[in-house]
Amino acid sequence: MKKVGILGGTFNPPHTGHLVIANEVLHAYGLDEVWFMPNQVPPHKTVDEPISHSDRVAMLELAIADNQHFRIERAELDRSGPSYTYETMRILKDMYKETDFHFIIGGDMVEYLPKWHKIDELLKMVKFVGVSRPAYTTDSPYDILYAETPQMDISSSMIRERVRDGRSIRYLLPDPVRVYIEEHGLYGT
Ligand SMILES: Nc1ncnc2c1ncn2[C@@H]1O[C@H](COP(=O)(O)OP(=O)(O)OP(=O)(O)O)[C@@H](O)[C@H]1O
Ligand SMILES: O=C(O)c1ccc[n+]([C@@H]2O[C@H](COP(=O)([O-])O)[C@@H](O)[C@H]2O)c1
Repeated sequence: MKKVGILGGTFNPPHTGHLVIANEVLHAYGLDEVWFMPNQVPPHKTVDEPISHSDRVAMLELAIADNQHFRIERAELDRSGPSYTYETMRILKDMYKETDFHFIIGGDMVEYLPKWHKIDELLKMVKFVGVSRPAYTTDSPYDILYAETPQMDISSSMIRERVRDGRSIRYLLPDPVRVYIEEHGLYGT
């Protein structure tokens, strides 16, 4: 059976934190691949600056281009409305019957998990793998897996704020993504 990790996210923009946790979980759990799954509409937060799906996907493509174990999963982009993970995983499990899915979440999402749509049903469908994130715990009332990863205080919102303020974002994200942000004038460059 193929073992696949899914890292769902808004990826506005993708950054080093995303790549490191995906790679750590890939190796810790002997996964064959990690699928980066950009959401259509995040279920729990509003996107403060408008950004097109095509820009988010283009940046994600650049971010994962050098890793043969990483790919993009478009299931949520092709579906309108809030991207509830329960709905998405029902579709993916139906499409990929011989696949064991591990859904990767940072500490902020571990804390938020009890509020996820149909969480009890979702827990029966996928294994969650929690990774630590500065300022969040990985304690969960649920029986989830964990992976030790280096802690990185990097977030997409921090990168957007730095761009707005004219500060450097170098090394916080892959360089081709930084160049894309600058060339396309994203986040107020
Ligand atoms: N630095 C990090 N350490 C651990 N997990 C992270 C880190 N950054 C993101 N994640 C996890 O990656 C997934 C997708 O995150 P997302 O794309 O929303 O990025 P974000 O940095 O949290 O964005 P924003 O700052 O805009 O809220 C979530 O499960 C999140 O917890
Ligand atoms: O299904 C839910 O209720 C739910 C609530 C919050 C977050 N999620 C998913 O968790 C992943 C990380 O979310 P975000 O908003 O931090 O990018 C992404 O795939 C979201 O769709 C899912």
